[in-house]
Amino acid sequence: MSAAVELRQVSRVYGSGPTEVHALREVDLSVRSGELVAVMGPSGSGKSTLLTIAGTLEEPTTGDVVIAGQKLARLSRHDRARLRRRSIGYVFQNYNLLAGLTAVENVALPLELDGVKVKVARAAAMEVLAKLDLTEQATRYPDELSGGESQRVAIARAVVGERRLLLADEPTGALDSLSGEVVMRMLRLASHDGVAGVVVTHDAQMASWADRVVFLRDGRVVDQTVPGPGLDSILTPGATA
Ligand SMILES: Nc1ncnc2c1ncn2[C@@H]1O[C@H](COP(=O)(O)OP(=O)(O)OP(=O)(O)O)[C@@H](O)[C@H]1O
Repeated sequence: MSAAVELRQVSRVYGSGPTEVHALREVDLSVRSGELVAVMGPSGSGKSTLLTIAGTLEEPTTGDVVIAGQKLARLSRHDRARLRRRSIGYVFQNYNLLAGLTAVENVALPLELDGVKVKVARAAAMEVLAKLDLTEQATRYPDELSGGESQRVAIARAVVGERRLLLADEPTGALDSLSGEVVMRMLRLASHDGVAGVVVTHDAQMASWADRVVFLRDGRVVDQTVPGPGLDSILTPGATA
């Protein structure tokens, strides 16, 4: 079976001349369906860049991104947009919930944009919100939600529908450890349904939910490990920002 997402020798350079930054250098990374991978590394090591490139939101300077066996560079803009809308769920640091829509409307939006009937989309959204213990908050607007609730609504929006790949940038950063655990459990559950997940985190406790932890430094993958009791010892001082 092909990987859900594969980066082949991916490099990303920002700027040019004296301001040139090599955010990623020849990164190879393959994530299978049902696998949850945590990405760790110091600030500026390229974690967010890796996530946006894996999510097709940005293009590599060199190298290839392959999603479900398809080389991204070979797809038309239209096919790429459809793939992004249908198959990839994103959870960003700032949640990106639309202020004018209620929680359930935010969660249903990706399905509605994809042509799913409003009633069906809302029912699917309610189901995911219930899983995240957010039934009562469904009709609230983002400014009526706590930080943790907003985060979970963002997770719900990312997992609703037939997503094959979930990408989360520090999803637990703003949360207390208990809500962080709820979020990681949700990502874990999605992976049991065959969804591939990539999570950027600074937190070894959260990374311990993953099948594999990938360490970045200066844009390179410098280590990969299976999380376990030894994870803390790998996180040398300065390895987390
Ligand atoms: N749009 C951009 N233009 C110029 N440089 C950028 C851009 N995006 C990222 N960079 C640079 O690329 C490098 C990697 O950034 P990236 O955000 O991927 O790191 P990170 O590991 O996610 O950091 P953090 O943990 O602080 O969020 C950094 O040096 C950053 O300044």
